[in-house]
Amino acid sequence: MPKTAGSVWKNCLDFIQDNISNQAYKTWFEPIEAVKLADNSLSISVPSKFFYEWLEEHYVDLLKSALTKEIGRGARLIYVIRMENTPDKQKAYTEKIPSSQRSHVASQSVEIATKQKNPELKNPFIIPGIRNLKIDSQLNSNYGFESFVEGDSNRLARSASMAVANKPGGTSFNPLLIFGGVGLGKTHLAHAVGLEVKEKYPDKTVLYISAEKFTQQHIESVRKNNRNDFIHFYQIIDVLIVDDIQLLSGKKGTQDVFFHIFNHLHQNGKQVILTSDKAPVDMQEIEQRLLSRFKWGLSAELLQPDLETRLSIIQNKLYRDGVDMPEDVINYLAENIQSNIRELEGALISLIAHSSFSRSDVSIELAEQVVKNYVKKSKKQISIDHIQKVVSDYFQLDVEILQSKTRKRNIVQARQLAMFFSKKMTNNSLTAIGKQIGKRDHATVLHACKTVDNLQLTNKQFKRFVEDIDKKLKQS
Ligand SMILES: Nc1ncnc2c1ncn2[C@@H]1O[C@H](COP(=O)(O)OP(=O)(O)OP(=O)(O)O)[C@@H](O)[C@H]1O
Repeated sequence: MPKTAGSVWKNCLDFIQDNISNQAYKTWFEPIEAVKLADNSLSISVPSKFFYEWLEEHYVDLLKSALTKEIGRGARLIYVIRMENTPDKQKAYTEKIPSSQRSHVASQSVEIATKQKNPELKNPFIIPGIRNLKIDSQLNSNYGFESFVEGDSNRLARSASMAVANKPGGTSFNPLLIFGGVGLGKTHLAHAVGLEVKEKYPDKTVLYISAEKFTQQHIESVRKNNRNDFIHFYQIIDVLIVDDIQLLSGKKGTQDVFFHIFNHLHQNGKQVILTSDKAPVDMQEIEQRLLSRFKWGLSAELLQPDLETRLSIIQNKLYRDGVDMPEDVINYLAENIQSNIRELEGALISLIAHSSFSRSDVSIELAEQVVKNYVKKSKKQISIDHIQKVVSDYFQLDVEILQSKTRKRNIVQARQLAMFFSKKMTNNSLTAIGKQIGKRDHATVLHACKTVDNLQLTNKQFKRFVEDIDKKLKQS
Protein backbone atom coordinates (compact mmCIF):
# COMPACT_ATOMS: atom_id res chain seq x y z
CA MET A 1 0.00 0.00 0.00
CA PRO A 2 1.48 3.41 -0.90
CA LYS A 3 2.45 5.62 1.99
CA THR A 4 0.38 8.73 2.60
CA ALA A 5 1.04 11.72 4.83
CA GLY A 6 -1.62 10.37 7.21
CA SER A 7 -0.22 6.85 7.43
CA VAL A 8 3.37 8.01 7.90
CA TRP A 9 2.37 10.48 10.58
CA LYS A 10 0.23 7.91 12.35
CA ASN A 11 3.20 5.56 12.65
CA CYS A 12 5.38 8.44 13.82
CA LEU A 13 2.80 9.26 16.48
CA ASP A 14 2.76 5.67 17.74
CA PHE A 15 6.52 5.81 18.12
CA ILE A 16 6.41 9.25 19.79
CA GLN A 17 3.66 8.23 22.18
CA ASP A 18 5.78 5.37 23.43
CA ASN A 19 8.61 7.76 24.24
CA ILE A 20 7.04 10.68 26.09
CA SER A 21 4.54 11.30 28.84
CA ASN A 22 0.89 11.11 28.00
CA GLN A 23 0.37 14.75 28.95
CA ALA A 24 3.18 15.97 26.72
CA TYR A 25 1.87 13.83 23.90
CA LYS A 26 -1.63 15.28 24.26
CA THR A 27 -0.39 18.85 24.50
CA TRP A 28 2.18 18.88 21.76
CA PHE A 29 1.34 16.11 19.30
CA GLU A 30 -2.40 15.63 19.25
CA PRO A 31 -3.03 19.11 17.77
CA ILE A 32 -0.72 18.37 14.82
CA GLU A 33 -2.15 17.37 11.45
CA ALA A 34 -0.27 15.70 8.65
CA VAL A 35 -0.66 17.74 5.49
CA LYS A 36 1.43 16.39 2.67
CA LEU A 37 3.99 13.77 1.79
CA ALA A 38 6.19 14.52 -1.20
CA ASP A 39 9.29 12.46 -1.90
CA ASN A 40 10.93 12.15 1.47
CA SER A 41 9.39 15.31 2.99
CA LEU A 42 6.49 15.18 5.37
CA SER A 43 4.60 18.43 6.00
CA ILE A 44 2.79 18.75 9.30
CA SER A 45 0.59 21.62 10.35
CA VAL A 46 0.95 23.16 13.82
CA PRO A 47 -1.29 25.75 15.51
CA SER A 48 1.24 28.54 16.03
CA LYS A 49 4.79 29.63 15.63
CA PHE A 50 5.29 29.19 19.33
CA PHE A 51 4.17 25.60 18.97
CA TYR A 52 6.68 25.05 16.21
CA GLU A 53 9.47 26.55 18.30
CA TRP A 54 8.57 24.39 21.23
CA LEU A 55 8.65 21.23 19.12
CA GLU A 56 11.99 22.18 17.67
CA GLU A 57 13.39 22.97 21.07
CA HIS A 58 12.19 19.90 22.89
CA TYR A 59 11.26 17.17 20.47
CA VAL A 60 13.40 17.60 17.39
CA ASP A 61 15.46 14.46 18.04
CA LEU A 62 12.39 12.41 18.72
CA LEU A 63 10.73 13.67 15.55
CA LYS A 64 13.87 12.94 13.58
CA SER A 65 14.06 9.37 14.87
CA ALA A 66 10.38 8.75 14.18
CA LEU A 67 10.60 10.12 10.67
CA THR A 68 13.82 8.35 9.79
CA LYS A 69 12.23 5.13 10.91
CA GLU A 70 9.29 5.72 8.60
CA ILE A 71 10.80 7.37 5.54
CA GLY A 72 14.48 6.58 5.70
CA ARG A 73 17.67 8.54 6.19
CA GLY A 74 16.98 11.50 3.91
CA ALA A 75 13.68 12.28 5.68
CA ARG A 76 12.72 15.93 5.96
CA LEU A 77 10.08 17.55 8.11
CA ILE A 78 8.30 20.73 7.06
CA TYR A 79 6.16 22.70 9.46
CA VAL A 80 3.13 24.49 8.19
CA ILE A 81 2.04 27.06 10.71
CA ARG A 82 -1.64 27.76 10.89
CA MET A 83 -2.21 31.39 11.70
CA GLU A 84 -5.83 31.67 12.55
CA ASN A 85 -5.83 35.38 13.42
CA THR A 86 -5.28 36.64 9.94
CA PRO A 87 -6.70 39.84 8.58
CA ASP A 88 -8.46 37.73 6.01
CA LYS A 89 -10.27 35.37 8.35
CA GLN A 90 -11.64 33.26 5.53
CA LYS A 91 -8.28 31.97 4.55
CA ALA A 92 -5.87 31.07 7.31
CA TYR A 93 -2.40 32.32 6.59
CA THR A 94 0.23 29.61 6.60
CA GLU A 95 3.94 29.70 6.71
CA LYS A 96 6.29 26.87 5.88
CA ILE A 97 9.42 26.26 7.80
CA PRO A 98 11.73 23.32 7.39
CA SER A 99 12.73 21.60 10.56
CA SER A 100 15.82 22.91 12.41
CA GLN A 101 16.48 25.98 10.34
CA ARG A 102 16.38 28.67 12.90
CA SER A 103 18.32 31.27 10.94
CA HIS A 104 15.71 30.84 8.30
CA VAL A 105 13.00 31.32 10.86
CA ALA A 106 14.25 34.76 11.77
CA SER A 107 13.83 36.05 8.26
CA GLN A 108 10.45 34.38 8.01
CA SER A 109 9.30 36.20 11.09
CA VAL A 110 10.10 39.50 9.42
CA GLU A 111 8.11 38.37 6.47
CA ILE A 112 5.09 37.72 8.64
CA ALA A 113 5.31 41.10 10.26
CA THR A 114 5.29 42.88 6.94
CA LYS A 115 2.68 40.67 5.39
CA GLN A 116 0.23 41.18 8.19
CA LYS A 117 -1.17 44.62 8.50
CA ASN A 118 -2.66 44.12 11.92
CA PRO A 119 0.15 44.56 14.46
CA GLU A 120 -1.98 42.92 17.14
CA LEU A 121 -1.32 39.61 15.51
CA LYS A 122 1.95 39.56 17.34
CA ASN A 123 1.39 37.13 20.12
CA PRO A 124 1.38 38.99 23.44
CA PHE A 125 2.42 35.94 25.40
CA ILE A 126 5.48 35.04 23.43
CA ILE A 127 8.85 36.52 23.80
CA PRO A 128 10.50 35.80 20.45
CA GLY A 129 13.32 33.30 20.36
CA ILE A 130 12.53 30.49 22.71
CA ARG A 131 16.19 29.62 23.11
CA ASN A 132 16.73 32.83 25.03
CA LEU A 133 13.38 32.81 26.67
CA LYS A 134 13.39 35.62 29.17
CA ILE A 135 10.30 36.36 31.13
CA ASP A 136 10.15 39.13 33.66
CA SER A 137 9.30 37.29 36.85
CA GLN A 138 7.32 40.25 38.23
CA LEU A 139 8.89 39.68 41.63
CA ASN A 140 9.34 42.41 44.21
CA SER A 141 12.94 42.29 45.39
CA ASN A 142 11.96 43.74 48.79
CA TYR A 143 9.91 40.66 49.58
CA GLY A 144 12.73 38.22 50.29
CA PHE A 145 12.97 35.68 53.11
CA GLU A 146 15.49 37.89 54.89
CA SER A 147 12.86 40.60 55.44
CA PHE A 148 10.13 38.14 56.44
CA VAL A 149 10.14 37.87 60.22
CA GLU A 150 9.52 34.40 61.59
CA GLY A 151 7.01 33.84 64.40
CA ASP A 152 4.58 31.22 65.69
CA SER A 153 1.91 32.62 63.38
CA ASN A 154 3.86 31.89 60.22
CA ARG A 155 6.35 29.17 61.10
CA LEU A 156 4.79 26.34 59.11
CA ALA A 157 4.12 28.48 56.04
CA ARG A 158 7.61 29.95 56.13
CA SER A 159 9.38 26.58 56.51
CA ALA A 160 7.30 25.03 53.74
CA SER A 161 8.06 28.00 51.51
CA MET A 162 11.77 27.60 52.16
CA ALA A 163 11.61 23.90 51.40
CA VAL A 164 9.86 24.66 48.12
CA ALA A 165 12.40 27.35 47.26
CA ASN A 166 15.25 24.90 47.83
CA LYS A 167 13.71 22.22 45.66
CA PRO A 168 10.98 23.64 43.43
CA GLY A 169 8.72 20.89 42.14
CA GLY A 170 10.71 18.36 44.13
CA THR A 171 8.82 18.34 47.42
CA SER A 172 5.37 17.06 48.22
CA PHE A 173 4.31 20.68 48.79
CA ASN A 174 2.99 21.03 45.28
CA PRO A 175 0.95 23.10 45.05
CA LEU A 176 1.93 25.16 48.04
CA LEU A 177 -1.16 27.09 49.07
CA ILE A 178 -0.51 29.97 51.47
CA PHE A 179 -3.71 31.28 52.96
CA GLY A 180 -4.75 33.69 55.70
CA GLY A 181 -6.44 37.00 56.47
CA VAL A 182 -5.78 40.37 54.88
CA GLY A 183 -2.29 41.85 55.15
CA LEU A 184 -0.69 38.88 56.90
CA GLY A 185 2.16 38.31 54.46
CA LYS A 186 0.86 35.86 51.84
CA THR A 187 2.14 37.86 48.91
CA HIS A 188 5.43 38.56 50.64
CA LEU A 189 6.06 34.88 51.30
CA ALA A 190 5.11 33.84 47.76
CA HIS A 191 7.54 36.41 46.33
CA ALA A 192 10.23 35.18 48.72
CA VAL A 193 9.99 31.70 47.22
CA GLY A 194 10.23 33.11 43.71
CA LEU A 195 13.24 35.27 44.55
CA GLU A 196 15.05 32.40 46.25
CA VAL A 197 14.44 30.09 43.30
CA LYS A 198 15.82 32.74 40.94
CA GLU A 199 18.86 33.04 43.16
CA LYS A 200 19.48 29.31 43.44
CA TYR A 201 18.40 28.26 39.97
CA PRO A 202 18.92 31.22 37.61
CA ASP A 203 17.84 29.14 34.62
CA LYS A 204 14.40 28.40 35.99
CA THR A 205 11.55 30.48 34.68
CA VAL A 206 9.60 31.98 37.55
CA LEU A 207 6.44 34.00 37.10
CA TYR A 208 4.33 35.86 39.63
CA ILE A 209 0.84 36.84 38.55
CA SER A 210 -2.27 37.94 40.36
CA ALA A 211 -5.36 35.85 39.67
CA GLU A 212 -7.04 39.05 38.56
CA LYS A 213 -4.44 39.73 35.87
CA PHE A 214 -4.46 36.08 34.84
CA THR A 215 -8.23 36.35 34.33
CA GLN A 216 -7.85 39.53 32.26
CA GLN A 217 -5.18 37.90 30.09
CA HIS A 218 -7.38 34.89 29.58
CA ILE A 219 -10.38 37.00 28.53
CA GLU A 220 -8.13 38.94 26.16
CA SER A 221 -6.76 35.72 24.66
CA VAL A 222 -10.29 34.49 23.97
CA ARG A 223 -11.13 37.83 22.37
CA LYS A 224 -8.03 37.71 20.20
CA ASN A 225 -8.47 34.07 19.45
CA ASN A 226 -5.08 33.00 20.79
CA ARG A 227 -6.13 31.03 23.84
CA ASN A 228 -3.80 28.16 22.87
CA ASP A 229 -0.79 30.42 22.96
CA PHE A 230 -1.91 31.76 26.30
CA ILE A 231 -2.04 28.21 27.66
CA HIS A 232 1.28 27.21 26.14
CA PHE A 233 2.95 30.27 27.55
CA TYR A 234 1.96 29.32 31.08
CA GLN A 235 2.86 25.69 30.51
CA ILE A 236 6.52 26.53 30.06
CA ILE A 237 6.87 28.21 33.45
CA ASP A 238 8.95 26.32 36.04
CA VAL A 239 7.59 28.08 39.11
CA LEU A 240 4.18 29.66 38.73
CA ILE A 241 2.94 31.88 41.56
CA VAL A 242 -0.71 32.90 41.42
CA ASP A 243 -1.80 35.43 44.04
CA ASP A 244 -5.34 35.64 45.42
CA ILE A 245 -6.55 32.50 43.70
CA GLN A 246 -9.95 32.89 45.40
CA LEU A 247 -10.64 35.62 42.81
CA LEU A 248 -11.18 32.88 40.25
CA SER A 249 -14.42 32.07 42.01
CA GLY A 250 -17.40 32.14 39.68
CA LYS A 251 -15.16 32.48 36.60
CA LYS A 252 -15.69 29.14 34.99
CA GLY A 253 -13.79 29.72 31.76
CA THR A 254 -10.69 30.94 33.57
CA GLN A 255 -10.94 28.09 36.05
CA ASP A 256 -11.01 25.60 33.17
CA VAL A 257 -7.94 27.05 31.59
CA PHE A 258 -6.13 27.22 34.90
CA PHE A 259 -7.05 23.59 35.54
CA HIS A 260 -5.27 22.53 32.33
CA ILE A 261 -2.23 24.66 33.02
CA PHE A 262 -2.07 23.40 36.59
CA ASN A 263 -2.27 19.76 35.50
CA HIS A 264 0.41 20.21 32.90
CA LEU A 265 2.80 21.91 35.30
CA HIS A 266 2.14 19.45 38.08
CA GLN A 267 2.62 16.41 35.88
CA ASN A 268 5.87 17.80 34.57
CA GLY A 269 7.30 18.39 38.02
CA LYS A 270 6.91 22.16 37.89
CA GLN A 271 6.09 24.07 41.05
CA VAL A 272 2.82 25.89 41.63
CA ILE A 273 2.39 28.36 44.50
CA LEU A 274 -0.99 29.81 45.27
CA THR A 275 -2.16 32.36 47.80
CA SER A 276 -5.68 32.87 49.01
CA ASP A 277 -7.55 34.71 51.72
CA LYS A 278 -9.49 31.50 52.42
CA ALA A 279 -8.72 27.85 53.03
CA PRO A 280 -9.75 25.62 50.10
CA VAL A 281 -12.64 24.29 52.15
CA ASP A 282 -14.08 27.81 52.45
CA MET A 283 -13.72 28.77 48.80
CA GLN A 284 -17.02 29.33 47.07
CA GLU A 285 -17.85 28.83 43.42
CA ILE A 286 -14.59 27.12 42.58
CA GLU A 287 -15.02 23.89 40.68
CA GLN A 288 -14.59 20.78 42.77
CA ARG A 289 -11.89 19.33 40.52
CA LEU A 290 -9.84 22.51 40.96
CA LEU A 291 -10.38 22.61 44.70
CA SER A 292 -9.21 19.04 44.99
CA ARG A 293 -6.04 19.99 43.07
CA PHE A 294 -5.44 22.82 45.54
CA LYS A 295 -5.54 20.28 48.34
CA TRP A 296 -2.98 17.98 46.74
CA GLY A 297 0.05 19.66 48.21
CA LEU A 298 0.26 21.67 51.38
CA SER A 299 -2.16 24.33 52.60
CA ALA A 300 -0.27 26.49 55.07
CA GLU A 301 -2.09 29.14 57.04
CA LEU A 302 -0.74 32.50 58.12
CA LEU A 303 -2.34 33.43 61.43
CA GLN A 304 -2.52 36.79 63.10
CA PRO A 305 0.92 37.51 64.57
CA ASP A 306 1.33 37.50 68.32
CA LEU A 307 2.74 40.50 70.18
CA GLU A 308 6.31 39.19 70.07
CA THR A 309 6.19 38.78 66.29
CA ARG A 310 4.61 42.20 65.82
CA LEU A 311 7.42 43.72 67.86
CA SER A 312 10.04 41.91 65.79
CA ILE A 313 8.41 43.05 62.55
CA ILE A 314 8.54 46.69 63.68
CA GLN A 315 12.13 46.40 64.91
CA ASN A 316 13.18 44.67 61.72
CA LYS A 317 11.63 47.40 59.57
CA LEU A 318 13.20 50.18 61.63
CA TYR A 319 16.56 48.49 61.42
CA ARG A 320 16.34 48.10 57.65
CA ASP A 321 15.27 51.73 57.24
CA GLY A 322 17.95 52.94 59.63
CA VAL A 323 15.45 54.67 61.91
CA ASP A 324 15.53 54.89 65.69
CA MET A 325 12.34 54.91 67.69
CA PRO A 326 11.72 54.99 71.44
CA GLU A 327 10.90 51.66 73.02
CA ASP A 328 7.54 52.81 74.44
CA VAL A 329 6.36 53.93 70.99
CA ILE A 330 7.30 50.58 69.45
CA ASN A 331 5.40 48.77 72.19
CA TYR A 332 2.41 51.05 71.78
CA LEU A 333 2.21 50.32 68.06
CA ALA A 334 2.60 46.57 68.49
CA GLU A 335 0.01 46.42 71.23
CA ASN A 336 -2.59 48.47 69.40
CA ILE A 337 -2.42 47.23 65.83
CA GLN A 338 -2.92 43.53 65.98
CA SER A 339 -4.67 42.03 63.06
CA ASN A 340 -3.01 43.30 59.92
CA ILE A 341 0.72 43.70 59.30
CA ARG A 342 0.12 46.06 56.40
CA GLU A 343 -1.68 48.40 58.78
CA LEU A 344 1.11 48.03 61.31
CA GLU A 345 3.64 49.01 58.65
CA GLY A 346 1.37 51.84 57.47
CA ALA A 347 1.20 53.29 60.99
CA LEU A 348 4.94 53.00 61.36
CA ILE A 349 5.57 54.80 58.07
CA SER A 350 3.12 57.61 58.97
CA LEU A 351 4.84 58.00 62.27
CA ILE A 352 8.26 58.33 60.69
CA ALA A 353 6.85 60.79 58.14
CA HIS A 354 5.10 62.90 60.79
CA SER A 355 8.18 63.13 62.88
CA SER A 356 10.42 64.10 59.98
CA PHE A 357 8.00 66.79 58.72
CA SER A 358 7.57 68.30 62.14
CA ARG A 359 11.24 67.76 62.91
CA SER A 360 10.23 66.42 66.27
CA ASP A 361 11.01 63.19 68.03
CA VAL A 362 8.51 60.41 67.73
CA SER A 363 6.55 60.60 70.94
CA ILE A 364 3.89 58.42 72.43
CA GLU A 365 1.38 61.29 71.92
CA LEU A 366 2.15 61.37 68.23
CA ALA A 367 1.85 57.58 68.11
CA GLU A 368 -1.59 57.79 69.72
CA GLN A 369 -2.75 60.28 67.10
CA VAL A 370 -1.50 58.17 64.20
CA VAL A 371 -2.70 54.88 65.59
CA LYS A 372 -6.23 56.27 65.99
CA ASN A 373 -6.73 55.97 62.22
CA TYR A 374 -5.73 52.35 62.29
CA VAL A 375 -7.18 51.21 65.59
CA LYS A 376 -10.70 52.09 64.51
CA LYS A 377 -10.31 49.72 61.65
CA SER A 378 -8.61 47.02 63.63
CA LYS A 379 -11.24 47.28 66.36
CA LYS A 380 -13.77 46.21 63.78
CA GLN A 381 -11.73 43.07 63.27
CA ILE A 382 -12.87 41.23 66.34
CA SER A 383 -10.73 38.29 67.42
CA ILE A 384 -11.92 34.75 68.11
CA ASP A 385 -10.68 35.10 71.69
CA HIS A 386 -12.81 38.17 72.20
CA ILE A 387 -15.89 36.42 70.79
CA GLN A 388 -15.37 33.44 73.09
CA LYS A 389 -15.09 35.83 76.03
CA VAL A 390 -18.27 37.76 75.14
CA VAL A 391 -20.27 34.56 74.55
CA SER A 392 -19.00 32.96 77.77
CA ASP A 393 -19.83 36.12 79.77
CA TYR A 394 -23.29 36.22 78.25
CA PHE A 395 -24.02 32.67 79.36
CA GLN A 396 -22.02 33.10 82.58
CA LEU A 397 -19.60 30.35 81.72
CA ASP A 398 -15.82 30.08 81.91
CA VAL A 399 -14.10 30.14 78.53
CA GLU A 400 -12.48 26.78 79.44
CA ILE A 401 -15.91 25.21 79.84
CA LEU A 402 -17.03 26.62 76.50
CA GLN A 403 -13.97 25.02 74.93
CA SER A 404 -14.30 21.74 76.80
CA LYS A 405 -15.52 18.45 75.37
CA THR A 406 -18.79 18.52 77.29
CA ARG A 407 -21.97 17.72 75.33
CA LYS A 408 -24.34 19.54 77.74
CA ARG A 409 -26.90 21.24 75.56
CA ASN A 410 -26.51 24.82 76.84
CA ILE A 411 -22.71 24.62 76.55
CA VAL A 412 -22.85 23.10 73.09
CA GLN A 413 -25.09 25.96 72.02
CA ALA A 414 -22.77 28.57 73.49
CA ARG A 415 -19.85 26.94 71.70
CA GLN A 416 -21.78 26.87 68.46
CA LEU A 417 -22.62 30.55 68.85
CA ALA A 418 -18.95 31.39 69.40
CA MET A 419 -18.11 29.49 66.21
CA PHE A 420 -20.94 31.17 64.30
CA PHE A 421 -19.84 34.69 65.27
CA SER A 422 -16.19 33.89 64.63
CA LYS A 423 -17.10 32.88 61.10
CA LYS A 424 -19.31 35.92 60.66
CA MET A 425 -17.10 38.58 62.18
CA THR A 426 -13.52 37.50 61.55
CA ASN A 427 -11.51 36.57 58.51
CA ASN A 428 -10.41 33.28 60.01
CA SER A 429 -10.86 29.99 58.23
CA LEU A 430 -13.15 27.29 59.57
CA THR A 431 -10.03 25.32 60.44
CA ALA A 432 -8.52 28.20 62.43
CA ILE A 433 -11.81 28.81 64.24
CA GLY A 434 -12.16 25.14 65.16
CA LYS A 435 -8.58 25.04 66.38
CA GLN A 436 -9.09 27.99 68.70
CA ILE A 437 -12.49 26.98 70.02
CA GLY A 438 -11.73 23.71 71.76
CA LYS A 439 -9.54 22.11 69.07
CA ARG A 440 -12.45 21.08 66.86
CA ASP A 441 -12.17 20.42 63.12
CA HIS A 442 -13.56 22.53 60.30
CA ALA A 443 -16.58 20.22 59.79
CA THR A 444 -17.71 20.86 63.37
CA VAL A 445 -17.52 24.63 62.79
CA LEU A 446 -19.47 24.31 59.55
CA HIS A 447 -22.11 22.25 61.33
CA ALA A 448 -22.27 24.83 64.14
CA CYS A 449 -22.85 27.67 61.65
CA LYS A 450 -25.67 25.73 59.97
CA THR A 451 -27.25 24.83 63.31
CA VAL A 452 -27.24 28.46 64.47
CA ASP A 453 -28.78 29.54 61.16
CA ASN A 454 -31.55 26.95 61.52
CA LEU A 455 -32.23 27.54 65.21
CA GLN A 456 -32.59 31.27 64.65
CA LEU A 457 -35.46 30.55 62.31
CA THR A 458 -37.26 28.07 64.52
CA ASN A 459 -36.52 29.10 68.11
CA LYS A 460 -37.44 32.58 69.34
CA GLN A 461 -35.41 32.33 72.53
CA PHE A 462 -32.33 31.30 70.59
CA LYS A 463 -32.89 34.15 68.13
CA ARG A 464 -32.82 36.55 71.08
CA PHE A 465 -29.44 35.10 72.18
CA VAL A 466 -28.05 35.72 68.72
CA GLU A 467 -29.31 39.31 68.62
CA ASP A 468 -28.02 40.10 72.12
CA ILE A 469 -24.57 38.71 71.47
CA ASP A 470 -24.44 40.44 68.11
CA LYS A 471 -25.18 43.76 69.81
CA LYS A 472 -22.57 43.18 72.50
CA LEU A 473 -19.91 42.30 69.96
CA LYS A 474 -20.68 45.35 67.85
CA GLN A 475 -20.48 47.62 70.87
CA SER A 476 -17.19 46.19 72.04
N1 LIG B 1 6.31 38.08 58.79
C1 LIG B 1 6.50 39.28 58.22
N2 LIG B 1 7.67 39.92 58.34
C2 LIG B 1 7.87 41.13 57.78
N3 LIG B 1 6.95 41.77 57.05
C3 LIG B 1 5.77 41.18 56.88
C4 LIG B 1 5.48 39.92 57.44
N4 LIG B 1 4.23 39.56 57.11
C5 LIG B 1 3.76 40.57 56.38
N5 LIG B 1 4.66 41.55 56.22
C6 LIG B 1 4.51 42.81 55.51
O1 LIG B 1 3.14 43.19 55.59
C7 LIG B 1 2.71 43.78 54.38
C8 LIG B 1 1.49 43.04 53.86
O2 LIG B 1 1.89 41.75 53.43
P1 LIG B 1 1.30 41.05 52.12
O3 LIG B 1 1.01 42.07 51.07
O4 LIG B 1 2.20 39.94 51.77
O5 LIG B 1 -0.07 40.53 52.72
P2 LIG B 1 -1.19 39.63 52.05
O6 LIG B 1 -1.51 38.58 53.05
O7 LIG B 1 -0.79 39.19 50.70
O8 LIG B 1 -2.39 40.66 51.96
P3 LIG B 1 -3.70 40.66 51.03
O9 LIG B 1 -4.65 39.72 51.69
O10 LIG B 1 -4.17 42.08 51.11
O11 LIG B 1 -3.29 40.24 49.66
C9 LIG B 1 3.88 43.70 53.40
O12 LIG B 1 4.54 44.94 53.34
C10 LIG B 1 4.79 42.65 54.03
O13 LIG B 1 6.14 42.89 53.73
